[in-house]
Amino acid sequence: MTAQILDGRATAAAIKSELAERVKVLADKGRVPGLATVLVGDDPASHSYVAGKHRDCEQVGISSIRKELPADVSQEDLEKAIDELNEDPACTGYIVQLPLPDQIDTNAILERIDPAKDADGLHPTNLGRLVLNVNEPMTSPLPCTPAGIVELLDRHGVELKGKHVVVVGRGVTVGRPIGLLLTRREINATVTLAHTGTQNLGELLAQADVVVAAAGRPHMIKADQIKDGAVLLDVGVSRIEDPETGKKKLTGDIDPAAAEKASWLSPNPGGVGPMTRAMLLVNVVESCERAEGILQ
Ligand SMILES: Nc1nc2c(c(=O)[nH]1)N[C@@H](CN(C=O)c1ccc(C(=O)N[C@@H](CCC(=O)O)C(=O)O)cc1)CN2
Repeated sequence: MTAQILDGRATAAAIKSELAERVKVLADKGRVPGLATVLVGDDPASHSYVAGKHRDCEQVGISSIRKELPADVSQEDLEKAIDELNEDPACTGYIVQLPLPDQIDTNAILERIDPAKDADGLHPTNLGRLVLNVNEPMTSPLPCTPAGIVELLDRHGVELKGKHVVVVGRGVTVGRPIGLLLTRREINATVTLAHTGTQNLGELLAQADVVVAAAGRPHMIKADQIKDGAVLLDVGVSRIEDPETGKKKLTGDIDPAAAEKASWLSPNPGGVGPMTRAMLLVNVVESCERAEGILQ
């Protein structure tokens, strides 16, 4: 068996063209969605992700605002930037690019974002709504990577109902929130959250119908650890040296040889990353649609 590809680039492109139509409807009503990004420091990966977010906005007709702050910014100055965006009517949603430098209290920053403008779905109020609303339709933004994973599987016809999903990694953007999403009644998966302290990862992986690998450890999940026909979502990103060219390249947490045993695989790059960006745009558009009464 060779895995079929969960094509994040093509799926994200389809979502963006659907969103461009929805943005036109909003524009006809005089409402232009505006995404702001707050970027702290010089990390090249963070700069590249944020640049991608602004390109995406341009493609679908969302206006965008950039705030860049130095790596040694104080908590107070970063909070001032947050307060300005909370007050700015041109900014209908925004994100603070993570990770933030060590001197910053990240949780305090996430809590300071106006929950109505929280385009990442990471404000405690919005995460709390995900905890509380097991049955009801969600009317608040969802964390982008978990939402992107669900959308990617759904658009490829991969069913999650009744499946055992093993998530590896407990970070705030993926591992912790994804269980809340996958165990909603409309999805109805069973989720095990594994992490660096998990003693029996091998046993868990051997039982998994679906593996979400979000640990950021290159090729940690091997073919001999997974079930025949498992669905593999490769989320973690690392930069490793390509043995053929000697140059650095992006790779994921799943050993490429596992593709021979899996039924579906999201490549990395080209899988969950582009979906994360697409779902950010969905959050921005939906929050404007709610403000216009187009969406519940
Ligand atoms: N505030 C946030 N910070 C971070 C998030 C997040 O969702 N919100 N997630 C990650 C980074 N991230 C978005 O911010 C992100 C990572 C990767 C990609 C992506 O499209 N990757 C491409 C490859 C990109 C390349 O070639 O360099 C792929 O997978 O194909 C998008 C977004 C941490 N921080």
